Amino acid sequence: MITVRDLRKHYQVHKRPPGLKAALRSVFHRTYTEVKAVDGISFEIKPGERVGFLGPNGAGKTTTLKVLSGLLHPSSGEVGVDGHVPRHREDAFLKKIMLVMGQKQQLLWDLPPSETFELNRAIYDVPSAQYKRTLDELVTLLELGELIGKPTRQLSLGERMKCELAAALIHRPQLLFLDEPTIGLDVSMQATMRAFIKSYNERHGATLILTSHYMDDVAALCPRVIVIDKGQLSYDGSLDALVQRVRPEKRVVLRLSRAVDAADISALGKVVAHDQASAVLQVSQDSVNATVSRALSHLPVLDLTVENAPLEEVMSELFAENKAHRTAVNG
Ligand SMILES: Nc1ncnc2c1ncn2[C@@H]1O[C@H](COP(=O)(O)OP(=O)(O)OP(=O)(O)O)[C@@H](O)[C@H]1O
Repeated sequence: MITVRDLRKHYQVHKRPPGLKAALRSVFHRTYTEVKAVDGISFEIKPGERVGFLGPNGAGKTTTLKVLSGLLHPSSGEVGVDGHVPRHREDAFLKKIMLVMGQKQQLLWDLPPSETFELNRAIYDVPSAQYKRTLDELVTLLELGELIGKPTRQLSLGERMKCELAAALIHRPQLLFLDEPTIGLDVSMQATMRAFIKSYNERHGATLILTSHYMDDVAALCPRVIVIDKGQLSYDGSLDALVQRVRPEKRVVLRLSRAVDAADISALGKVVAHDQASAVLQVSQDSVNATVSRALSHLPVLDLTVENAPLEEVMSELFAENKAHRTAVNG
């Protein structure tokens, strides 16, 4: 479905020196620096896959999604999307894809979302019967109800994002690029959006690439992740395997019926957190069973769970590893 080979997108950026004099001089003698937003990445994505596209701020995620949707021309490399070259922006290609950016809106501000839906129906030439079916489905699943008749400017952020997503799906794209679709939403609205995105993928076999700084989105939606950092690929594989590689240790989470001495907790493993009513221990995979049985026999345990390290920690450890590696290589 998607093939990316040695993709590069470099920008020439005007370097503005500090100070008024130097700034005036730079009007006549411009100096440029090169920003390597994407610097030689390759990957393939099969139809129907859900892939998380992760990386720290400025890693090159949005740039890559814009190249895949044909909004930006690559500096070099090859990009193929379902047999199309995105930058040609052929009608057949545009009907297959959709880029949803959490920070940008396509809904017309003063009109109700229903008008944008109608506009998209006309732009994408969606047959009336299919439009009606799709709209009914979206209204039901996203619980849009009366929202689609209110002017967009009167909607809350969460209500607007639901309508943005609906507007993006009117033409049933087979390929969805979602750039931080849950940004700024409360936890329950995030969960609604995630559930809907997953069901859209399952019902229509749509391929999905998602960028998000909310790891709950990634854990819920993306069995596979591609991590980029400073424009370069640092991991491509299953999310589980990434967690195993970066943080193989497990967490034993204990809920306690009464306060326990710190020494009694630390006797069982590395203490990550401890208060009156709970404790979290970090232990190697081999010692999980022993830690669990000792905790149950020595401590007043109400409840016990064994978990992986939080994904946020796994990712920041990976980014820190990458940074240390770059420093070692570049000095
Ligand atoms: N039009 C542009 N001109 C110059 N530099 C740019 C331009 N667009 C992006 N960049 C730079 O390219 C790099 C990658 O930006 P990009 O928006 O792709 O990152 P990102 O991974 O999506 O980041 P974030 O998580 O913060 O959204 C950044 O250093 C950014 O400043």
